Amino acid sequence: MDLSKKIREVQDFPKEGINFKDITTLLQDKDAFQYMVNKLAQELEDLEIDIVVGPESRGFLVGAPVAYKIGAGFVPVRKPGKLPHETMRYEYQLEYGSDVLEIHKDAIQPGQKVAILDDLLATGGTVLATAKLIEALGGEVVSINFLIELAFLKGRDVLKSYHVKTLVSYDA
Ligand SMILES: O=P(O)(O)OC[C@H]1O[C@H](OP(=O)(O)OP(=O)(O)O)[C@H](O)[C@@H]1O
Ligand SMILES: Nc1ncnc2[nH]cnc12
Repeated sequence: MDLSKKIREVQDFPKEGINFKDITTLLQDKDAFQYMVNKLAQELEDLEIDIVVGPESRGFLVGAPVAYKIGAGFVPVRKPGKLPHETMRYEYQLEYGSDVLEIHKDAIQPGQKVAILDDLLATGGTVLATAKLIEALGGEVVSINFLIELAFLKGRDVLKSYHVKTLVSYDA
């Protein structure tokens, strides 16, 4: 199946100049959703993943079903102030200003094998911050998998020390 045909492109959302990749059209299509989950799960076969981590919020939509499929646990990484128990936080720089992500301190045990799943790789900042949180807790990031890669933003360069795979890549 060509998953790129299931992803809607919305021009100038959320601001002018952005060509937004809308995955709701893929998720609402039962065959495409199942195909995407199976494909992402296949890429994690044989890696003995203990935990799938998904960053808020679209990472939940992709990560949780893949975790279920491969028999792993699921851990959310959230925007600040959303997780109720003790958290570890990581602040990272955006083009203007900074952003923060948090994880529960007891979500990952030292030595656990972790895969990060998200819908889309743009600059790579979100997933790099996610990887840093996992590593700070002693987890090993063995794979980072996305549905979509915006290759022209070169997020892969930021993630060059990790094993990164994507299903659909856009060159512009
Ligand atoms: O590679 P990056 O430049 O970090 O960008 C990619 C991230 O941006 C989007 O999430 P967003 O922060 O828009 O949140 P959402 O999933 O709640 O819409 C997307 O789901 C990725 O997580
Ligand atoms: N072009 C884009 N489409 C959807 N989500 C995004 N997150 C960052 N850039 C995006």
